[in-house]
Amino acid sequence: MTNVLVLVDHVEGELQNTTRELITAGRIFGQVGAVVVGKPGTAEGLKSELAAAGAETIYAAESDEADSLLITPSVDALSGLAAHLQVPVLVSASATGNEVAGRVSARVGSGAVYGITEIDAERNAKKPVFGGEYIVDSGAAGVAPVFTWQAGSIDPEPQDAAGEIQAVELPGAGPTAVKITSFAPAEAGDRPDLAEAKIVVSGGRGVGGSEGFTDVVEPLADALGAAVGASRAAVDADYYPGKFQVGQTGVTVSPNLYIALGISGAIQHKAGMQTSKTIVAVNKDDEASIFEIADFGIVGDLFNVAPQATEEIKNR
Ligand SMILES: Cc1cc2nc3c(=O)[nH]c(=O)nc-3n(C[C@H](O)[C@H](O)[C@H](O)COP(=O)(O)OP(=O)(O)OC[C@H]3O[C@@H](n4cnc5c(N)ncnc54)[C@H](O)[C@@H]3O)c2cc1C
Repeated sequence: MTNVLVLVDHVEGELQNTTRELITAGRIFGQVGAVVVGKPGTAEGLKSELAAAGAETIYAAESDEADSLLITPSVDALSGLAAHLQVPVLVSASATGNEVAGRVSARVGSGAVYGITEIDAERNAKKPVFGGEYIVDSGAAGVAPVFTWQAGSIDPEPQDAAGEIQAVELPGAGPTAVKITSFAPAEAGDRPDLAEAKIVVSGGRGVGGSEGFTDVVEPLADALGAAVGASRAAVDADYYPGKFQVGQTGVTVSPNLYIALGISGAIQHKAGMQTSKTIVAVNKDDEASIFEIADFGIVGDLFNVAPQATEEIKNR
C-alpha cells in the first residue's frame, strides 16, 4: 500500500540527496512510493539506496526515450499513479519539480502548494514567503494534492523499507512532444552543487570584482568544502556567472551555514537564503540589513576578515 508518492531526483541514475529528504518528509503519511523515471534499469540501479532511504515501493516508469522528453514522462507517470492511488504527491521545489507539480495537479484536478518546508499528516503545509519574513499555513484540495519541497528543510532519516519494484507503463511520445536531441554536460568543477550544499559562501558587490571572488571568496569556500554563491549585483557586474546567483530570481539555498561577504541583504537576496540554519555576515556597514538576519555579524572589511578566516580554518 502506498500513502504518498515521491518523485525521485536522479542524474543519469545517481540519486540526489533531495530524494532522501522527500522520503523522510513523506513518511508522515505512511508508506512511501518512490517514482523513478528514466531509461530501463534505472530503478534497479537505485533500488538499494531508495529502500535504505525508506521507500516501500519503487514505481519504475522506464522507457528508452524517458531521458530525452523533458518532463513529460514524469508528468505522465506521476499523474497516472496519483489519480489511481489518490494520495498526496511530493516533488522537489526546483524549476523542473515546480513545473511537474503544476502539470500533475492540473491533470488530476487537485491543488498544488509550492516551496513548502513542513507538512503534517492532515496535508497542512508551511511555506516561507516574502523572503522568509512570514510563514504561511497552506492546504491543497483534491484527492491527490501536490506539494513541492524546498531542499534543505529536513535532515534525511534513513529507515529500511522493502523497496519493491513495480513497473509502470509510460505512454509513447505524442507527435507534439519536445525531444532533446543532444546533451552537453555543464562543467561541474570540484565544488558541491549550490542548491544542495551544506555550506555556501556568497559574495556581493562589496567583493569588488571577479578577482575578489577568485582571491577571497573561492579560497574560503574551498577551505570549508563549500559551494560559492553570488548576489545579483555581483552577477550583473560580471564578477561571477549567473548560475551562481542566490535569491528570488536565482537559486534558493538552505544550507547549514551561509556566509555572506559584502552583501547588503536586500529582500530579494534574503528570499533565497533566509532559511539557512546559521548565517554569518561580513560587511563594513554596521547598518547593512543582512545583520538583521545574521546569527554572527562581523563589521569589517571582507578583504581583511575572510582571508584570516580561511587561514585559520586551513590550520585546523
Ligand atoms: C525583481 C528583482 C529581483 C531580484 N532578484 C535578486 C536575487 O535573486 N538575488 C539578489 O542577490 N538580488 C536580487 N535583486 C537585487 C537586489 O535588490 C539588490 O540590488 C542586490 O541583492 C544587491 O546586491 P549586493 O548586496 O551584492 O550589493 P549592494 O546592495 O551594493 O551591497 C554591497 C554591500 O557590500 C558592502 N561592502 C562594500 N565593500 C565592502 C568590504 N570591503 N568589506 C565588507 N563589506 C563591504 C557594502 O557595505 C554593502 O552593504 C533583485 C531585484 C529585483 C528588483
